Amino acid sequence: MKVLIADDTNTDRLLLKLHLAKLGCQVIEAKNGQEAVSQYLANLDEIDLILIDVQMPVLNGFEAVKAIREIQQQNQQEWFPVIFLSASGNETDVENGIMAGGDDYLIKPISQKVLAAKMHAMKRISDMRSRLVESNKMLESLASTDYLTGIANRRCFEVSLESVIDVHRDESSRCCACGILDLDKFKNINDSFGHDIGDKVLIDVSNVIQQHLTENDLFGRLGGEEFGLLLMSESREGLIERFEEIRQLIERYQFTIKDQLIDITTSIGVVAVSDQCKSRNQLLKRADELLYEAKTSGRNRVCFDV
Ligand SMILES: Nc1nc2c(ncn2[C@@H]2O[C@H](COP(=O)(O)OP(=O)(O)OP(=O)(O)O)[C@@H](O)[C@H]2O)c(=O)[nH]1
Repeated sequence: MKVLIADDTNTDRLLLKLHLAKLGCQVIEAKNGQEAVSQYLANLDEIDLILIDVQMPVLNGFEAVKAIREIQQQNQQEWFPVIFLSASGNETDVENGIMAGGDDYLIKPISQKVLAAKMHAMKRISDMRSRLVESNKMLESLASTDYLTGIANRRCFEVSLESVIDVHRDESSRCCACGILDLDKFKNINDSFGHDIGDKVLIDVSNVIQQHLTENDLFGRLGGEEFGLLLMSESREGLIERFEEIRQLIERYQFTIKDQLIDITTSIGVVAVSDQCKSRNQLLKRADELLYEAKTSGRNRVCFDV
């Protein structure tokens, strides 16, 4: 545990340092509030706890903690506990300390046992908070990822689509088109080989397509055997070429099931982002109509409106 101690009294600081060393802590020292802020800035993301005196020259403890909490918020840094250590402990001091961003307030002289117990309690809160932050990150990722293929799910694809077309509308000179890709006669694969093999094909198809895309493209599973794409190119011809390449990529890819090569093809409906078609819903609706056209006119083809 890395602890920043700020106290203008050398003996208090030394005593505290000895206690903390016995508890196995690594200590950084500051002789006043201003130094505490500087030490915090020099050790961003490394401090686990601050123990700080109230009455100090240059910047007092309350002012220093206020400044530190502001920096912490601005940089969206992990929370860490702050404990005030002061000779004066009237109700107003305690209240001011907590309002300044402190989490506890101990009256000097500090008992080693009480300090160790308080640090233990703060560590427990800090660990609990870290676990919560981790769980939230995991939930966020689960909420945006398709459970089977690991690519973006429908919700994530639609949100990203919206933000990309917003930026594109304002500042991009590049062409951009939204496509819906659907595997042809996929029910036959499930019926002939079973649902697990069907799942494997969906994973393989998404991997093959993903490897072909650039980091500026968007790709997500809209549901079932249907995928969404948003591709960029320098020209409209370039867009047609890129979607056609993806259709051919799947057509030529050798999908092997139980040592047997099977043919997989896709139908794709593609619409360019334009003044006439520029909202997420308009794009998906038009791409879906074009997909239907591709299916009814024989499958294994791309129908464009670019
Ligand atoms: N294995 C697997 N199958 C799925 C999944 N989601 C949907 N399906 C299957 O996908 C098939 C889609 O069938 P249809 O909508 O009739 O379409 P299709 O057979 O691909 O025919 P066309 O789209 O008209 O070419 C159904 O059999 C669904 O059960 C999934 O996550 N895994």
